[in-house]
Amino acid sequence: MKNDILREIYMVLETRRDKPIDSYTSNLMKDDNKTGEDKILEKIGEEAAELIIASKNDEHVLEEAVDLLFHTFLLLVYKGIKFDEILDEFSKRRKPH
Ligand SMILES: N=c1c2ncn([C@@H]3O[C@H](COP(=O)(O)OP(=O)(O)OP(=O)(O)O)[C@@H](O)[C@H]3O)c2ncn1[C@@H]1O[C@H](COP(=O)(O)O)[C@@H](O)[C@H]1O
Repeated sequence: MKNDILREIYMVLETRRDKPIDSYTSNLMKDDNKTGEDKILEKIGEEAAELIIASKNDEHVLEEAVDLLFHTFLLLVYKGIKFDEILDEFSKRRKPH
């Protein structure tokens, strides 16, 4: 199902964390000369800036927003937060009008 893609990607990222391979996300999460956290946070800053520019230019907004969401997911995976915790947090905030 299309709406399972986020859970699927999240599970892939958890595997990249727990069984690292030579890939973009494993390498980003790896603590080497910088902690994985710092490397991910740098990317989140970069992607946030790219989204701001994209929005002001009215181009590539979707792509840059997904880059930011993706790297935010990567931070949550690095921190050990489970996908269902994200869904539960959004559910808590639902205010049916
Ligand atoms: N959804 C994504 C995804 N979105 C963006 N990215 C990467 O995030 C980076 C985005 O940063 P930028 O846009 O800044 O592009 P850049 O290549 O860093 O270049 P610069 O702009 O920094 O110069 C790129 O390298 C993209 O490849 C992603 N990398 C991986 N995924 C998913 O995560 C899975 C695991 O990825 P790997 O561990 O790399 O196999 C993949 O199968 C995908 O499903």
